Amino acid sequence: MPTDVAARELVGRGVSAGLVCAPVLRLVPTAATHPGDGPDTGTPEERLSRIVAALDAVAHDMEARVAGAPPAAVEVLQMTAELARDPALASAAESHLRSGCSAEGALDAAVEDFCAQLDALGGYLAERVSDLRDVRDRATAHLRGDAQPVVPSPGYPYILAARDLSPADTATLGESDVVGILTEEGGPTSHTAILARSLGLPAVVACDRAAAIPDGTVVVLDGSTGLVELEPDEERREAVRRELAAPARPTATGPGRTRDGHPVGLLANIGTVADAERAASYDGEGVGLFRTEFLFLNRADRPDVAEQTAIYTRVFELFGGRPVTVRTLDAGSDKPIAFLQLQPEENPALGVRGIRLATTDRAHLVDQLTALGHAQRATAVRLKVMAPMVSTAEEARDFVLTARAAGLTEVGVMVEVPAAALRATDLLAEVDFVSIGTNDLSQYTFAADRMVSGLGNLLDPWQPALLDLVATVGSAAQAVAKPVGVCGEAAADPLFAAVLVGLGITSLSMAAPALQGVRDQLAVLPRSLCQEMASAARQATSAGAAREAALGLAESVRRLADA
Ligand SMILES: C=C(OP(=O)(O)O)C(=O)O
Ligand SMILES: [Mg+2]
Repeated sequence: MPTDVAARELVGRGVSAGLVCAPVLRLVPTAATHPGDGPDTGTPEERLSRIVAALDAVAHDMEARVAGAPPAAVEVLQMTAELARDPALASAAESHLRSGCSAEGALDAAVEDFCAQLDALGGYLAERVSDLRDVRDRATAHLRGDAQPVVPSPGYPYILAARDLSPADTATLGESDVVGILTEEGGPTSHTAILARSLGLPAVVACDRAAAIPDGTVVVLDGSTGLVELEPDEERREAVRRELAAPARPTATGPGRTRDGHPVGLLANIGTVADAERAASYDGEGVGLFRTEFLFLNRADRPDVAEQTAIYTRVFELFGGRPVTVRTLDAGSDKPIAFLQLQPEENPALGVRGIRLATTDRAHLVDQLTALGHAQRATAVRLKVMAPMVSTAEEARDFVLTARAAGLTEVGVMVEVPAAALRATDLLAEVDFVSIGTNDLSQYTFAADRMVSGLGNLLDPWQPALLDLVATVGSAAQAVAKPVGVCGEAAADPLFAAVLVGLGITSLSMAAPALQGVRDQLAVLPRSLCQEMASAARQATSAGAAREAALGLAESVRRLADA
C-alpha cells in the first residue's frame, strides 16, 4: 500500500454508529493558510467595510446552502451564518483595526478573542471554537479573493477524510457521494459528530493520522468501535458487504421506551433561544438541560429579572406542557462574567464555580430563580430547575430552599462531582430529582481536563470507574423512586444510552439530532438486556473492553431478531 500510514489499523473515537467499506478521499484543503497575514492596505474604515463584506459573504454562502439541506444541516448552516453576522465580531475587529491591524489581522484577532472566551466556558460552547475559526478561514478566503473549499464528488461512494470538517463542509453531505467520515480532530459533541449521527453516516473522529491516508485507500470504518482497517482483504470486504445488504430496520417514534415498554424520557439539551426553537421541532419529550450561561456572557451588568423572565418565557412557550429543565448559571472564575467580581484563581476548574458562586454572590441566584418563577407562571411549562456543581447534601438543601422560596416546585441538582455521586442517597433526600453531567463527572473522577484532547481515553465515558459512579447514583435514585437523568454528551451514543438505562437512569438528554438514534436503539433492546449490558460493561477493566462487552450483547440480540 503506497502510504506513509504504515499501520493496517487506526483507532479513533466512534461517534456515529455504522459500518462502511469504501475508498478514502481527502477534503480539498479548507483552511486559509496563515490567516491574519494579509496586506495592510486602505484606511481603517475601508478595511472594516471589507471585513463586514467578507463576513456577510460567508453568511450568504451558508444561507444559500440551506435550500434542500436536511433539517440538522439547516441548523448548522444557520448557526454558522449567525456567527458570521454577529455584530460583536465586526465590532471586535474594528477595535483591532484601530490599534493598527490589517483587515485579515483584525479579523483573526477578533475571532481569537471570542475563541478564548468560548474555550474558557468549556463543553458545548468550547466546541463552537472550530466553527468560529471556520468562519474566519472562509472570510479570509473572501478577503484574498481565493476559492471556497468543496467536498469532492467523484461519482462513486467514498469515505471523506480530513484533519477536521467545518459545518459548511458537512452540511450538504446528505446528498453527496460520502458514505462515511473520518477526521483527526473533533469530539462527540462536535458538529461533525452531531451531523453524522443525524444523517446516519458512520463516523470516526480523533483518529490520529487520518488525514495522511492517501486518496483511494480502501478502508473499513466502524463508527461504533472507532476502528479503521486499512486495505482489508477480500474476505473482510465481502463480510462487510453482506452485513450492509441486510434489510433496514424500521425506526421508532414517540416517547422513549425499551422493547418491553419500560419508559425512558428522551430530552434535548439547549443553550440559546435559537437552540430551543430548533429542538422544539424534534420528536422529543422536552428539555433535560437548558444551559443559561448565554444570558450572562459578554456584558458588564447583570441581566435583571424582567430581561431574564422575557427570555425564559420565550423558551418555555416553545415547549407547551412538556418539561423544561433549567440549569442555573454555571460560571466560574475562568468565565468572563464581569458583574460577579470573581477573584483570580490558580485552578479555576476546582474553584468558586457553579452553585459555589451563590455563597459569594447570592443575588444572581435569587434573581434567576425569581425570573424562572415568573416565566413558569406565565406559561404552561412544567418547569424543573437544577443547580450545577453541587458536592454535598447541604449545598443541595440550600438550593432547594432558595428555589422553593421563589415558588418553584420541582427542584434538583446535577451530579458532576464524585463526592455527589458517592453520597447520592444524601442528596436525593433533599431534592426531587438528580441529573448526571458525565462531561464534568469524567473530568473530576479522572483528574483529566475535559478540554485536553490528548486525555481522551481517560475521559471516555465507558471507563468502568465512571460506570460505577453512575450505577451508584442510579441505584440510590431507584431506592427512593426519584428520577435520575443523564445530560452529558455520552447520552447521545445509542449503545451507551442502553447501558445507562441498565444502570437505572430514567431519562436521557442530548443534542436534539441524536434523539432518533437513541430511541431506535432502546426500541430493540429489552430492559433486562440493558441491565446485562451494564453489568458486563462494569465487569470490564478498561473502557474499550467495557464497550466491547456491551456491544457483543446488543449484537447478539440483533442477530437473533434478524434470523
Ligand atoms: C452536562 C454537563 O454540563 P456542561 O457540559 O455544561 O458542563 C456535564 O458536565 O456533563
Ligand atoms: Mg458540567
